Amino acid sequence: IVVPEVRKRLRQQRALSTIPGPPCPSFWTGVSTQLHNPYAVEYREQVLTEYGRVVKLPAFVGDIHLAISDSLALSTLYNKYRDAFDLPKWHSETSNTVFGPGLTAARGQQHSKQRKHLSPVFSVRYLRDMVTMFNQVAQDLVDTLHGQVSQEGTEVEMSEYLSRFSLEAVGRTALGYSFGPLDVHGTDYSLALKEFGPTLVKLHLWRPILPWLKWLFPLDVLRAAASVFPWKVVRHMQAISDNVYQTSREVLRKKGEAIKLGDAAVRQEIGEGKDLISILLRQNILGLEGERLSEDDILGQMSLLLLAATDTTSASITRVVQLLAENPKVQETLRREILDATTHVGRTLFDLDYDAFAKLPYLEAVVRESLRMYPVFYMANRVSDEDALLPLSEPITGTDGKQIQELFIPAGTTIWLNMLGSNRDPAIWGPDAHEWKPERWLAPLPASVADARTPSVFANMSTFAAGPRSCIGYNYALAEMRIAVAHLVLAFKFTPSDKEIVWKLGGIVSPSVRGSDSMKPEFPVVMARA
Ligand code: HEM
Repeated sequence: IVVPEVRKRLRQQRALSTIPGPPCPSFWTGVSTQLHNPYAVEYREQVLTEYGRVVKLPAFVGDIHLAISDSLALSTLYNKYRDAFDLPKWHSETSNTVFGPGLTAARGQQHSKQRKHLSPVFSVRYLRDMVTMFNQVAQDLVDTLHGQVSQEGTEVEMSEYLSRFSLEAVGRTALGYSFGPLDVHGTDYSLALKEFGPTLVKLHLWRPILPWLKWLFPLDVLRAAASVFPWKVVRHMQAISDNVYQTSREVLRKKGEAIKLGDAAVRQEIGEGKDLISILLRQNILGLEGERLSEDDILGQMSLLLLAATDTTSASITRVVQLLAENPKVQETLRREILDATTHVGRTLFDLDYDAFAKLPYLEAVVRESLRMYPVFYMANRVSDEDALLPLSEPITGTDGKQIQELFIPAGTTIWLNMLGSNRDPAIWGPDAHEWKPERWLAPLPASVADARTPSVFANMSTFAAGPRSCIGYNYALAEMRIAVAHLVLAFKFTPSDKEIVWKLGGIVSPSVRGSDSMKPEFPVVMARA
């Protein structure tokens, strides 16, 4: 069934062959090995920013992928072809097999239904109630680090602490669950979650066969086979999946009981009933029969939220700390702004609410500029099950010199949403688009930023994607980042360590020390008490 379809697609893709892109080193693998390996960050930065708004990326055996940052093409993809373009099936299948039916596993109508249920839970209205919890976890982080840091300066491996911070923050605010103190190794559950990203990377090349396996065998058989599979990585993934599932079930059971017992019991819980899952459960109880999420759906969301919320925010906070360490003047200006809003007026960070954090102009500028220059996802893939015609906001010149006004995308062609290209486009952000300059956010942005009409959920940037699968937790991520950075900068001075930090590609872009072959994040930095 498939072979004629693939043949048809490859034939139709010839119309895309003159689109500019990097040289193709091999007919068999295209640029796939260059683009998908832990050390591909530099290569990705080059290909996603240097070839224009549509980039041809040769893939396996003549297949063509396109990385697109053209705003009209993307808004057509998100709107007119809303139902056609989605995550590749193997992507959703992996999510479903490992963690159950969360948002990234759901497709079509089921995805829309889940988004409808979840979107209100992520509204700013509920986030306001979480600021105290974020403040508490950030203070725990500062207290934990204080014990390790001398007045003169000590090198600290920060990534471990920032991962634990993000996990604890999401544990308390999303699940109403604590993973325990930040200075200890963590529970089996937290360790299982942290192992997920690095383990998934090792399985990456095998993920596309999952839909076939699921078509051939029932899920129970596959899971049983995985637990005795002769490859340790598969057995490890199975164990992670079991661990996360069992713990999520236990947390959910306790929450359900507390809700049944009434308000007093809920207030005894860690999130005092203000965490995302408690809000979701209450909303579900009040919902109409037939529109409620099943227990499995909720369990799937819990695991997915933990995954989607921890590494992304801890890597983004790490990036801010690294940039502050490298830019002492920016760090000093930021510290002065936070002191002026707290210590200098007899207040502490616990006196600031959601809006007060968002309205510290320099803090906001630092956070926005770091997210613009260094999105944790450089690109995200979509595949359409029907042919599509995507018009371009400006024609591009093909390698044969001819102008291309629109793109015919044959069904089955992989499209990469090019977030990095859009965020660093000089025609949008100005000639200094490739520089990290928080000051750009303190003055009105160039008219070209609004004129570009970039599909975006936040600040005209593509970091949180756009369209039906945009990041549902972006306001949550921003609140957590602002609060964490404010606490850290108030308590510590950061300078770079003598170990060079390079960013590696796992599920997301994450920090590492040059020369290290570990896939776990590493971020040594010198810290002194401020
Ligand atoms: C700086 C931090 C974050 C960044 C840069 C980020 C970015 C993104 C991006 C680009 C996507 C789309 C991925 C794709 O289409 O393939 C996404 C999806 C998602 N994000 Fe985030 N994210 C962040 C933090 C969070 C947080 C804190 C949460 C939850 C509390 C969250 C929950 C989700 C979920 C559930 C999805 C899947 C949405 C769907 O499939 O409908 N993210 N995120």
